[in-house]
Amino acid sequence: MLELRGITQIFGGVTALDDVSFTVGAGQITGVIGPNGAGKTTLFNIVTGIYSQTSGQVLFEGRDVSRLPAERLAGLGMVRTFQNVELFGQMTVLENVMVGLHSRTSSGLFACALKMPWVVAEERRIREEARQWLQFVGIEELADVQAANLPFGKGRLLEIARAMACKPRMILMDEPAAGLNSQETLGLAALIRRIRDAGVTVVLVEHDMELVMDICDRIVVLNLGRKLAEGTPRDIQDNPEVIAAYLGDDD
Ligand SMILES: Nc1ncnc2c1ncn2[C@@H]1O[C@H](COP(=O)(O)OP(=O)(O)OP(=O)(O)O)[C@@H](O)[C@H]1O
Repeated sequence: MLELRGITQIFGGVTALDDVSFTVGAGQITGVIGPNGAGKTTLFNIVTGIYSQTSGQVLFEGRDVSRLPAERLAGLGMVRTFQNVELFGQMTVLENVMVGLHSRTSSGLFACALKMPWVVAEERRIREEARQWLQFVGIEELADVQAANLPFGKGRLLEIARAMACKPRMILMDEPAAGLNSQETLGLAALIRRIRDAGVTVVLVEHDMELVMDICDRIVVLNLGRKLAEGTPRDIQDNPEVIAAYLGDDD
């Protein structure tokens, strides 16, 4: 589904990533982990079109997407969420999801301005679909709340609902558990499994080791810009090189 071939990223004199290659299988939850400074964020930003790598290729469903910007990737079925939740604060929770759906609708500007019957019907359909995504992530009762007033954990769920409304084939999550309490993290774990079970491939960069070991089908470990190991959670937990890398981390 996603293939990274020899990704190298050099910032000035710093080699943030050095010849990193791995593949992400369709329908799986893949976790990318590693000690501080391992290169996780850099890798994420390359895959999601924010950085352009120094060398190497990113293939999504067999197509080279190495230099495509984020909006083009969304059109191809790859979406992301951010560590610092990014919402439209002045809009309601429901409207935040509707924005994602509007970008996929067909009505022209004049038809919208004149409120033609098919536009009204489409608006109703979008509203209904947005509600279903709120239900999917478990915050439908907050539909009419202004997004700026949401507690942080609920905002993260809204961001996921909005990303899912784009009907992606792959969703990449940047530290989805950051800032969540243990109860919210448990809910997140269940939600990520539901996303996978709905047929969407999930890739996450995450510091919460318990969550990663619990939900991931496969894990890729980075250390000092290189791929140190990959395998099932069991393989990774038992890998002496991984243990040594984490013990050496003063996090
Ligand atoms: N824009 C940049 N300019 C220069 N150096 C950078 C830049 N971004 C990252 N680096 C360096 O690249 C290396 C990898 O950083 P990166 O943020 O990708 O690691 P990380 O695994 O996400 O770390 P953390 O877990 O602390 O978020 C670090 O040495 C970092 O200082």
